[in-house]
Amino acid sequence: MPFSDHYTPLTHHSRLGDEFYDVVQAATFPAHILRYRNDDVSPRIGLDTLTDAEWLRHFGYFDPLPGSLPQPLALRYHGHQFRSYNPDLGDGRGFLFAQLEDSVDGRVLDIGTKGSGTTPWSRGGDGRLTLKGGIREILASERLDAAGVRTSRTLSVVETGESLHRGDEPSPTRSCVLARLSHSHIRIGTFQRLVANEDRASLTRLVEYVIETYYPDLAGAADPAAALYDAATTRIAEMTAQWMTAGFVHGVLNTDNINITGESFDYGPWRFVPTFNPTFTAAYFDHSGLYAYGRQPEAMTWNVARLGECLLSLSTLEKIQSIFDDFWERYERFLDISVLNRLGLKEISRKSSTDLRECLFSFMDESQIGFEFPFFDWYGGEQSQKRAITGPRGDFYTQDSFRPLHDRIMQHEPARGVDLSQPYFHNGAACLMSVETVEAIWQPIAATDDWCRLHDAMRQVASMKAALQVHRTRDG
Ligand SMILES: Nc1ncnc2c1ncn2[C@@H]1O[C@H](COP(=O)(O)OP(=O)(O)OP(=O)(O)O)[C@@H](O)[C@H]1O
Repeated sequence: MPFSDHYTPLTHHSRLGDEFYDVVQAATFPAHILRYRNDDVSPRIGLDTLTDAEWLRHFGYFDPLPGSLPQPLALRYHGHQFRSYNPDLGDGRGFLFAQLEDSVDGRVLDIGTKGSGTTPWSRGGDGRLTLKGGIREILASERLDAAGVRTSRTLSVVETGESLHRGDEPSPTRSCVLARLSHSHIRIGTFQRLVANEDRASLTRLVEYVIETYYPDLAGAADPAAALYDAATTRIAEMTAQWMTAGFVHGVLNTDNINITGESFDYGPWRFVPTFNPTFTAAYFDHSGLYAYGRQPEAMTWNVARLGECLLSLSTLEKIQSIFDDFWERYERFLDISVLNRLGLKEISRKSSTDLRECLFSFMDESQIGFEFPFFDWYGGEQSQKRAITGPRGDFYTQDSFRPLHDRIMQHEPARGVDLSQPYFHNGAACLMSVETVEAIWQPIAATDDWCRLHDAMRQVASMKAALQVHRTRDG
């Protein structure tokens, strides 16, 4: 038995019914070279005891995981892409491969793929993922997870020996297949498809399935659709706030990229902002800046409105409207909390938290200091003052524009557990994800198959995470 005691296969998907998916097969690849297995997360689902050869059987050749899905399922969905409705979406280069129980919290985790071959939803695409795309997924998901952002995790990347042609990068380029671990692969677009098809029975089924599988605390709610909308919008508001304080720009906030569990996923043209810049745009094809850093909260409000429309027929306009109307306030509340967390400060009152957040962002905007630095330099507030002012960025902190923020920081006590001998961000990790870094990781791999920099980056991410966990544990 290659699996550990923590291996608990599940088949919740079967409750959905075949209206929701198409049974598919993985492509046959010319090579299977294991490039990344995530043994930070694999123990939680009992896969850490697999040998590399066994791992490849499941995540390169896609032999089913025993007791879980017997065959891969390409999930059907629609979605708004850059605000235009597209009824021809669906898993075009991936599928739901398995469902397992998370041994840490008992929640259901889906394993989905990317680059595993064509499906009925490929629309002429090759069903493949570039190796560089796989590396970008690893970097974004693991870095965000280390920073405490709720995100999918990259479980595996296997290089598959094909030459791919892509218009947006030097071609031919190498191929891979990726496995992703996520709480649900149900998107806002999954709901939109059922509404577009006027399939009320399936919509009702979907709400039940999502509650049973991913939101069990909502079981027995008098109005399941409103309860789900309430819970999902709260999580989406929190995730959006976490992106903003992490300086993360997702790049493609279409409704098919928004998970009903409010978990960040699909890391294509993402970037981290170098400095506070609301107009910073990640995707080269986002010509109007619709999904620019500063417009992400607005984009998510728009997406949450689309989800609300989908649920209207199962609830009442009054309930759905009032939850929607609360979205912005929830988002701003999470933003305040997220800023306090990143600065290692205790809350005094809601008003002072909002003042602090506003002062911080206007200082960052005016000074154009590196995005991570104020969080790093002022972690723990007053305790850090001497170090910040005499440190390499001291000049920023003697400017007049810093005074209002300084005063607000000084009003706050450090949060419980803050320990300056362990600043939770060291500069290396903080600056890890510039575009230059991604290229610095990819170029030696492309040229000489030198993977050292990816391993170094993963070590930095792990140390950032370990330091953060020290604080989280101390904070209780
Ligand atoms: N190379 C490809 N071949 C076939 N379909 C593709 C390809 N690239 C993207 N698609 C499809 O185009 C749509 C939008 O792609 P997008 O990049 O948002 O999703 P993805 O990254 O493939 O998957 P996910 O959203 O699960 O991360 C999806 O339906 C996706 O399956």
